[in-house]
Amino acid sequence: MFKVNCLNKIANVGLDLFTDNYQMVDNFNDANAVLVRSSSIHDLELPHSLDAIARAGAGVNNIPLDKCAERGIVVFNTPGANANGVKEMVIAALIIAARNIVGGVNWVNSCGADPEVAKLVEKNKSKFSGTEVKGKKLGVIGLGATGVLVANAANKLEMEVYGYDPFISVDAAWKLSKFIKHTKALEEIFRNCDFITVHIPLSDSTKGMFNKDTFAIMKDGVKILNFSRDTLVIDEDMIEALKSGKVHRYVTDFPNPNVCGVEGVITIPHLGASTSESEDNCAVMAVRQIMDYMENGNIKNSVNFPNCDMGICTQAGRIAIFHKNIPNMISQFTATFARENINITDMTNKSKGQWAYSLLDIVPPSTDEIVKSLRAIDGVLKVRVIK
Ligand SMILES: NC(=O)c1ccc[n+]([C@@H]2O[C@H](COP(=O)([O-])OP(=O)(O)OC[C@H]3O[C@@H](n4cnc5c(N)ncnc54)[C@H](O)[C@@H]3O)[C@@H](O)[C@H]2O)c1
Ligand SMILES: O=C(O)[C@H](O)COP(=O)(O)O
Repeated sequence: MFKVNCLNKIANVGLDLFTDNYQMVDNFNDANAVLVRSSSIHDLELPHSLDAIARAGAGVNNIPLDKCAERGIVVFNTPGANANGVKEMVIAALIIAARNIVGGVNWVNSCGADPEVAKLVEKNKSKFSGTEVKGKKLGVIGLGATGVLVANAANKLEMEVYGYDPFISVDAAWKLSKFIKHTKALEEIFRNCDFITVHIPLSDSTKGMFNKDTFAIMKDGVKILNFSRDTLVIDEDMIEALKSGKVHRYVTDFPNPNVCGVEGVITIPHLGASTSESEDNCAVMAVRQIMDYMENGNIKNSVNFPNCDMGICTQAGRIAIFHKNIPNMISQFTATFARENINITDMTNKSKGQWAYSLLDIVPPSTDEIVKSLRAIDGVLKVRVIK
């Protein structure tokens, strides 16, 4: 029986996939597997029982990835599962950055039930006029699951779209419309675009990408959309840029005390992925990945361990070994099984950065003694007996 804890509300269509072999538990400390959206796990003590964390969504900056890797805890996310939800929100954001819809609506609401409201509107509406997006230059930073959809959709709105992603995947490149202009330097986006939208993960290298130096080279009156993470932007610099007119509007999905209520900032309560479709997609993908890992040891869409797929185990035993990606590990594993006259019928070894994962089908199955010997090998992080 595997124990599963949800740190956020996860769509039922996903949770319903769990069979009788799974039990939902309220306590994080009892869990073998955890499902999470944006709740932070950084300050939680990771229980010894924990084998896997699935982020039902894209960003994993709320999860201590290295700490998990060192403990052999696999962290999954659900690439692309909420990208359409975000794309549609970004298109709305483009329009509300171009047209003063938010200002206009707030003003009309402030008029209350004034019997003269219709006349007032006609008299004052010129205060809320805007521009169209057609023909304007849009820079898309990050051409992954979301960025590609945004770029293609903006192209259909007849915007001139520039894309920047030095690490673009082959899959994403195939999906990108041929009309998107390939930009090789981020500076080109900053210098030339009327609208800039950012779709990259938050990391040490991307944090603070929008700062006083980058604002300085942007066009006056640029509109910036942030549906990625708040700390990609230095708030103080953004506020200065808004005051000076360098930035006309900043639409962000990440309200924080620095930017809420600031003139020119439109804050949305992190709604990019909050559609029933995206929530369902993420939940189903996260649960399927957890189940395949818990039952078979297969890893798909992990952000801290390599992908590995040996299908369903039909042999007497299957064992998973998490270890450092260093020489002479496999020979020690096989020697351990050979000493006990155990036959290896299938095996896979994969690595990702400094970490590696070996999955072995064996006949007969492992014993506690063998597991103890494997755990004692220098460089082994964790051993999981799957069967
Ligand atoms: N607002 C929301 O509700 C919401 C929803 C989904 C994702 N997000 C955020 O958006 C981010 C992107 O989501 P996604 O699904 O497109 O992820 P993704 O992994 O599919 O794409 C990210 C892309 O960014 C590129 N990239 C990385 N570093 C870069 C850099 N320095 N410059 C340019 N490109 C760079 C990668 O090569 C990749 O193609 C997530 O990490 C998450 O933080 C927010
Ligand atoms: O990274 C993501 O997938 C988004 O920021 C969505 O987060 P949420 O699942 O908490 O809405």
